[in-house]
Amino acid sequence: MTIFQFPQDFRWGTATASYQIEGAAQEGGRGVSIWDTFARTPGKVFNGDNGDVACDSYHRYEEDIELMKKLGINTYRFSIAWPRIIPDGDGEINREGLDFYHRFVDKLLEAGIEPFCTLYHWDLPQVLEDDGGWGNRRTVDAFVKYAEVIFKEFTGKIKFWLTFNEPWCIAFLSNLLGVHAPGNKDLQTSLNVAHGLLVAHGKAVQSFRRLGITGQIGIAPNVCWAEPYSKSPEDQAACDRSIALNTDWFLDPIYKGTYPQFMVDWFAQAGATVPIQEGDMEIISQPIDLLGINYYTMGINRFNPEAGALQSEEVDMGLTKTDIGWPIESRGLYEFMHYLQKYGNVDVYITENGACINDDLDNGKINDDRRISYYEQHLAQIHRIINDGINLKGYMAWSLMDNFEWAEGYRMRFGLVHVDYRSLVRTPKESFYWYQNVIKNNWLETRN
Ligand SMILES: CCOCCOc1ccc(-c2cn(C[C@@H]3NC[C@@H](O)[C@H]3O)nn2)cc1
Repeated sequence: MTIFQFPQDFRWGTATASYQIEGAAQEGGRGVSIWDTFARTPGKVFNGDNGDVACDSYHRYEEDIELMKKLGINTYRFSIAWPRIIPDGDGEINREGLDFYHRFVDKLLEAGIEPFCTLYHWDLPQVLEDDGGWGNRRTVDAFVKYAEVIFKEFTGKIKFWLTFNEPWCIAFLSNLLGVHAPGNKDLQTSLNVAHGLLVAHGKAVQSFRRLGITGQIGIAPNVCWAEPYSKSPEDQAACDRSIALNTDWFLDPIYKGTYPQFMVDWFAQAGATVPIQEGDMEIISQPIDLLGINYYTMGINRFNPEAGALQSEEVDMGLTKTDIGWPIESRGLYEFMHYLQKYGNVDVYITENGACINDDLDNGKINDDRRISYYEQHLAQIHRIINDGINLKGYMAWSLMDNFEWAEGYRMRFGLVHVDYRSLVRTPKESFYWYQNVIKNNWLETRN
C-alpha cells in the first residue's frame, strides 16, 4: 500500500454536460440543437436513444447537488446549453433559460461547490448549423453574442470558464469521421469548423477581458497520446500526426499564433486548406489562463496509407480495455502532460478522466471494482505529474453520473452514480465511496 498526498489547494470535482444529463429538451423555452436532430436520424445513435429525458437533471439538479455534497467535491464542471439561452442561435434571449442556470449555480454556491462552466459542449443551435455551422462566420459571431450574455449574467458567480470542450471532437469526430453531430464526412469542412471555433474562442476571450469578467478562462482539448508500434520513421510520423490533430492543431494557434506547419502541409497534399482571414491568428492567440485536459486512453500507432486522413492506425496490443473498448493505460497521461510543457508550465485541470464500466445493480449495490482500479492508476499518475512540478491544479472525474454517451446512447456508463433510466433513481456506486474517501483524505491510498 502506498500513500499519495495531494496539495492542500488541489481541486476535486466531477464533470457533466448539458445535453447528456439535462433532458427537458422541449421545456423552458429551449430551442433545437444539432444533437436533437442527429439523435433522431436513424442509425446515428445506438438504440435510437436521445437526450429528451436523459437524467432529467433539469428538474432533479437539487438531488444531483445533494449527491455532490455527499461526495465531498469542491468543484463541479457543467456546461450551459446555448439553445436554452438563445434558442435560434443569434436572436432573442430566453430569460427562462438564464433563470434555470441562475437557480442551479446559486444552489452549487450554497453547497460550497465552485462552478466550472463550459460554454460549448457540442449542443449547437440547429438554426446555425442549417446556415453552415462553425464554418460560417455567422456562427462565430453568434457564439460571441451568447458568450457575452453568459459572462454578464454570471460574472461574480462563475469564476472558472472553458470556451469549448474537445475541439477535436467538434471538428474532426463530427465533421470528418461523421461519428458525432452533425455527421459530416469531409476534410475541408472539418478544417473550416476547427478554424471557426478557434476564432470564436479568441473573440470570446477578448470579450471576457473587455467586459472585465472576474475569473479565469481557457479551453479543454481532449488528448490522443500515441507511441510508435516500431522504430520506423513512418510509424513515429503517424503518431506525431495523431497527437498533433488533437493537441497542436488547436494549441499552436492559441499559444503560438500559427498552425503546426507539418500538419498544414499534410492536409495540403489532400487539397485541404485553412480558411484564415486577415487578423484571425491574432484573435485566436489571445492569452488564456488555464487549460482543461480530457484524458481517457492512449494508443500504439503505426503508419497505414489506408487508415483515414492521417494514415495512422491504432494497433491492439492486448491491453485490458474498458467496456467501450478503450485500452486502460494511465502512462499516456503522464507522457502527455510532459509533452504539454512545450506551451509552458500553464495551469492545467484534468477536466475529464474516467472509465466506461457497465456494471449494473447487484442487490442494490454496484461493485464497479474495475472503475476504482482505473481511477487508482490515473490518480497515481496525477500525483507523479504534480511531483514533477507541473501545474496540475485539479481533477474532475467523468462523470458524476451515468448519462447519454453520444453515439453510444445510454448503454455506455461512465458514472460514479448509477442512473436507472426508467425510474431516474440515482444509486452511488462503490467507486463513489472510494472517490469520497480520496477527497476526504486528500490522499490516494493504493490497494497494493
Ligand atoms: C471512426 C472511428 O471513430 C471511433 C469513435 O471515436 C471516438 C473518439 C472519441 C470519443 C470520445 C468520447 N469521449 C467521452 C466524452 N468526452 C466529452 C464528454 O461528453 C464525454 O461523454 N471522449 N472522446 C468517442 C468516439
